[in-house]
Amino acid sequence: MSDPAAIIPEKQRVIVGMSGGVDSSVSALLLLEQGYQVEGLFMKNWEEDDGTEYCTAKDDLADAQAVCDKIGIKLHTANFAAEYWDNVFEHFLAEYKAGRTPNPDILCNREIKFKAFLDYALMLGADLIATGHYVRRRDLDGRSELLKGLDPNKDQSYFLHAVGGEQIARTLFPVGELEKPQVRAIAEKYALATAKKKDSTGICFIGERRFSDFLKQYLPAQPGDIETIDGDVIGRHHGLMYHTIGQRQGLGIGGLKDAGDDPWYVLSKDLQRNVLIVGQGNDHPWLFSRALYASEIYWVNPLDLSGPLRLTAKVRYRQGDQACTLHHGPDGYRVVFDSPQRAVTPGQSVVLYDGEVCLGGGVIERAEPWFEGTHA
Ligand SMILES: Nc1ncnc2c1ncn2[C@@H]1O[C@H](COP(=O)(O)OP(=O)(O)OP(=O)(O)O)[C@@H](O)[C@H]1O
Repeated sequence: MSDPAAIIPEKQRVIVGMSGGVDSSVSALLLLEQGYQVEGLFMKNWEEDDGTEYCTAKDDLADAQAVCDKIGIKLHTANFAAEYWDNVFEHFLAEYKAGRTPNPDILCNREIKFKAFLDYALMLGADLIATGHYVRRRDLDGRSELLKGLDPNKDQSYFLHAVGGEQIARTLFPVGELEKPQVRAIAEKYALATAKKKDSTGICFIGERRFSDFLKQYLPAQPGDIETIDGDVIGRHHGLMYHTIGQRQGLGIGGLKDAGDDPWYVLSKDLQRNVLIVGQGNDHPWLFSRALYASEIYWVNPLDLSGPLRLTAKVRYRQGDQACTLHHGPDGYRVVFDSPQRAVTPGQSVVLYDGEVCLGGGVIERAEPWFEGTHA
């Protein structure tokens, strides 16, 4: 008599987001090897093809198609340009306009890859979706956790922190268990068209273009003064949106009398007066914060916030884990760091971790200076 448990369950149908890059190509291949019924989906999320080298959508689609043909899976295409514009790009522009420095890739993951794409894939009859992100999923006590990717150089959990556990539960991340060189080796072994393709950089779907020129098309530049912390006007800026706290290049300051040779850095932005405040030295005390306030926090799974939590945080992608305490009170979320943090930037995201588990995160509203004397 056959053991019912040994009957092979009906193959689960997975739709992989095929970007025309090596990570999603290898993801599709691995899922086929694991016995899933696999199909691909290429999304176009940016309408304008300005014929420049920045618009790679046509080439990317051709690469995705070549890989799907090679491994014998069907490729669907979808256009989410309207959703991208309404739910990602407009917010991104509004943040820039307000003088902040947003991260559109986080919103793109939440609104496009794990919403529009996921809904579309389910409508096509998929049981699950998959992406080539370097993160892992762990199912525990009836919920799905988001874990850092095993390759510490590639971990992308920072960008996925605003995706909910319910969406994570419906997603497979085949390359999250691997290191990038292993992924390339698999692509080469199977002679995939994308094996040697460069990793994508630049903003998701908008590509790698000269950012200030790109922004200029959408937002009028508002020139203003550059001041020192003592209020001396020492130059002009072309628009606060082109500058990021902690940034050195492009200030056009130099040769000032009695100023010495130390390079100048952006210390803060006075949005009300449209003034850029600068100071000399990479370690200028104004650049350091002991704590920050965050808004719009998204938790991957609900968290018990009744007391302070000892966690780690990153205030930018590629930053090491910083020990901190999370407090939740009437003023919102406050993250207090054990050691001073450089260039904590409003508009960027703070992402919180408990070991390898990415808990979620939010947008940095403001930073508390380190030098205020409130610390020990
Ligand atoms: N145009 C697209 N269509 C479908 N899925 C996409 C598209 N762009 C990105 N994705 C999905 O999101 C994942 C992460 O995208 P990201 O832009 O970070 O690329 P990446 O890490 O360089 O991966 P890849 O090598 O697959 O391009 C991709 O692996 C893919 O699954």
